[in-house]
Amino acid sequence: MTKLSVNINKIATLRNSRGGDVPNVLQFAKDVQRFGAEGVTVHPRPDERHIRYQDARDLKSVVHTEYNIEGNPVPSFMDLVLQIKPTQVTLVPDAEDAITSNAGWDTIKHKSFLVDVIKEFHKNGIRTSIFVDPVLSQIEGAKATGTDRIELYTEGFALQYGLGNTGAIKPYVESAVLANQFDLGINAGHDLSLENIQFFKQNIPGLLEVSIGHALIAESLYLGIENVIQMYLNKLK
Ligand SMILES: CC(=O)[C@@H](O)[C@H](O)COP(=O)(O)O
Ligand SMILES: NCC(=O)COP(=O)(O)O
Repeated sequence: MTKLSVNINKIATLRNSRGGDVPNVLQFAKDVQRFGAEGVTVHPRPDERHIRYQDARDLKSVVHTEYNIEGNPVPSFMDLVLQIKPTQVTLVPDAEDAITSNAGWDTIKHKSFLVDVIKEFHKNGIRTSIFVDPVLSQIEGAKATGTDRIELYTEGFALQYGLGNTGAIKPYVESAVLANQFDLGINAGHDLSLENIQFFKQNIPGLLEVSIGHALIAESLYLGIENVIQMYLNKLK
């Protein structure tokens, strides 16, 4: 069973573009859960360009499924997560100026930092996951940090799969097999979509959770637009 956690960053991006409260991020989180999502993910960035730190705090009371907060464990992020105590924190090594996440951790180089940060989250009862590329040495390094789970960074797979290269799944399968041997839980995310999710799920043994945002929100627009146009036309009759 693989859980679907919906990343709602894009809803905050849309809201922030007008400065008001439409769409309402908390209502959206309530609704995705009502429609069956098994988790809600947010990735607050230091510039708060989409999800704001206050959104992350407010969401605590409405997320009754798995609450996953992703980000680089800089001091302000650590404080936020330790205050909220979500189900899971996913550590992502993103630079402040990155448009979106673009690499996994070097779990060997940053081992002692990750060990300390993970200990702190564990002391507070928060499950940890670390964002990694599908590279065997990095999976082994992840095991040595004490993390509960890894999140496989799937942009490379998604890009190649879209070009018809199904062989791009191979490093992900090998990484998952090793993670299973190490008893590391496996999550995955980034650019997963209706186009590629089934193939990914069918090939990755022990996939526990996927977090999906960008494509899922874009697909919701496309799949909902016909209905909304008809509703407007009816009102304009
Ligand atoms: C770690 C990951 O792949 C996602 O959290 C992704 O980075 C979403 O963040 P943005 O919405 O800022 O692109
Ligand atoms: N961890 C990945 C995530 O939350 C969503 O990534 P994306 O679907 O917006 O690329």
